[in-house]
Amino acid sequence: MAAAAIISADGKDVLLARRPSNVDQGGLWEFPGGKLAPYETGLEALKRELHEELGIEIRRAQPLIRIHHEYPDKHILLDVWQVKDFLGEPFGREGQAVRWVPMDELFSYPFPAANLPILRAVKLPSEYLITDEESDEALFDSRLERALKEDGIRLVQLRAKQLDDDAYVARARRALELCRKYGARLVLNSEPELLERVEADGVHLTSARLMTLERRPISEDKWLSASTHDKAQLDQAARIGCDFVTLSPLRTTPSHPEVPPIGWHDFQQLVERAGMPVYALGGMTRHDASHARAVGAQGIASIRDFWQ
Ligand SMILES: Nc1nc2c([nH]c(=O)n2[C@H]2C[C@H](O)[C@@H](COP(=O)(O)OP(=O)(O)OP(=O)(O)O)O2)c(=O)[nH]1
Ligand SMILES: [Mg+2]
Repeated sequence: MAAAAIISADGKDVLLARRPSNVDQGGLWEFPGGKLAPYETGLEALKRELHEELGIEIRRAQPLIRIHHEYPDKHILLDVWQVKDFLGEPFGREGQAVRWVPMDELFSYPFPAANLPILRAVKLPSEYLITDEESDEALFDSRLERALKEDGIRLVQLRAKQLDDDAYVARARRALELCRKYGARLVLNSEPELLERVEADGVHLTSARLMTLERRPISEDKWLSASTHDKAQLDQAARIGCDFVTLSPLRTTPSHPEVPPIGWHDFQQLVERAGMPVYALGGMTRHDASHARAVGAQGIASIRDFWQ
């Protein structure tokens, strides 16, 4: 079935509808949409459904995420699109309640069980900046601020393998201040314990660390991200409840010339069953973002493209 995350013009709210009490998953909130008629594509079905249910006309839509979910009685595939450009004022044409909800309040609404990854995807941008090794702190700050200000980066992973914990924490506190100034989120590429010293938005796990964990190491109100390279690591990320992951290397990179690239074909197959937002990493630039979205990714992650 096809569903839409319809975003308000100011980018702050998402449109939810309530399912009538007499249908499957009744009384729960949903992203408007419905089943595909024979021979329809997902986008064609979505255009028809949003017209029937809300009286609006889609002008442009971007793929957001695809989710396979096993309900006790059936398997469903949710094909979710992001819609920012539409004509008309949405209203409940079938008598259903319809409501614009601020992104930060989404998690307080009751949804069908399949929807958790959609809530994550709606809140995440299509570009994920990973900071480069940098020995000069002033230069680090100015490069980060440039990326936030000029590239519009809204999600940052602080990666600094050469720093000890104290130096890392000092850098992280300054990075957090800069991120707050631009409304961006910061995740720490570190041991989860460092979140007790810096009030960042979450933690990013290396794939090695990911594979050692039996459960989610941080609370649900923080973001958990991880590096993955194959199906086993993606499965483990899903098992411990990662909010999103990077999957790499899409292409061969100068930093890891010996690692065979995944390529778009296998990447698409892996993302289709990941069940959470996935960023393509490894030789990516922002010009790859729309292709990454088209094959099911949340977008691209990069060091070099945002860190000049
Ligand atoms: N529309 C929608 N359906 C969802 C969401 N999450 C979720 O698990 N579902 C499930 C509920 C249903 O089992 C299935 C959608 O099929 P449906 O039977 O509700 O389709 P529909 O009534 O909207 O069909 P239609 O008459 O609008 O074509 O997907 C969601 O966010 N939006
Ligand atoms: Mg429907």
